[in-house]
Amino acid sequence: MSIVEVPVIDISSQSLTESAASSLLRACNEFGFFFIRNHGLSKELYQKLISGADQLFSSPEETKQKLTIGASSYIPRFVLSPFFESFKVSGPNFSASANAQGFTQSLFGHQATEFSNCNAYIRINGFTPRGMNEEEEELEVFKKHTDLSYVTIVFQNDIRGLQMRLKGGDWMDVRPSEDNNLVVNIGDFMEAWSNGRLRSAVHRVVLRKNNMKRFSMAFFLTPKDDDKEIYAPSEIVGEGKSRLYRPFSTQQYRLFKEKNDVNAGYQLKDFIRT
Ligand SMILES: O=C(O)CCC(=O)C(=O)O
Ligand SMILES: [Fe+2]
Repeated sequence: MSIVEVPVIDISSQSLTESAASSLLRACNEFGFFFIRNHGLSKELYQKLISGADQLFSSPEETKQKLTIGASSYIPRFVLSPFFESFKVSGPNFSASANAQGFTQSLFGHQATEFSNCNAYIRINGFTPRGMNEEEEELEVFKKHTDLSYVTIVFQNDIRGLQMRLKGGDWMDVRPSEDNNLVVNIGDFMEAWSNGRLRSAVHRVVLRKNNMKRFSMAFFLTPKDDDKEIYAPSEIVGEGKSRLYRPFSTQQYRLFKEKNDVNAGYQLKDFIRT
């Protein structure tokens, strides 16, 4: 078996070379993760995002509770984990930049109009090892999960901690080779749409002893409407192959995830058993 590496894709050009597209497809199938470079975020903007996140999470609890950026909601520390807090920001108009048509076109040569008209939200994550037990070597601060998205683009500061679960079950660090690379991972809706050809990998965040503050911002590209039906097109399934997942609406799946507690790491394969 050939070894598949998590590729770094240069997205400055309009279209991918054939070999870049095929290594991307293999990586999305094997891992469900890849990196992008030349994405247009300047070093200055990177710094601004990091200091902005620092300022945001250092604000008094009361201020954070009251903050409404766009339509935002705040999850304070101790709800999901003592070391984790987050803001979910929806809008003002993320749908303008929510487009995955070029991505599926490059991978499958298939025009899927549904990807030209998506929605999106951002989650700003703050991780603090405050009060972390000194004995502990490694602490899972964001429990294993898959993302409720088509794809997710993740911006992180330079504190590592993201891990993905490999097909064999082992955890592997997702470590960009250059600090400014962004991480991209496949979400559950894309796994279903691609009939499992793209993998929505289970991932988590671990903090290691003496770690400094960690921030990340995840941009979740989602279907436009709640009643949008997710269904793998026959061109993608391929002749003689069967569909892995029955059609379902984004809302049905969201409710299933919420009901079963995102923290339990429930995935598509659990959903189709219901
Ligand atoms: O913090 C990270 O690197 C990843 C966060 C994540 O997985 C998420 O927000 O869904
Ligand atoms: Fe995630």
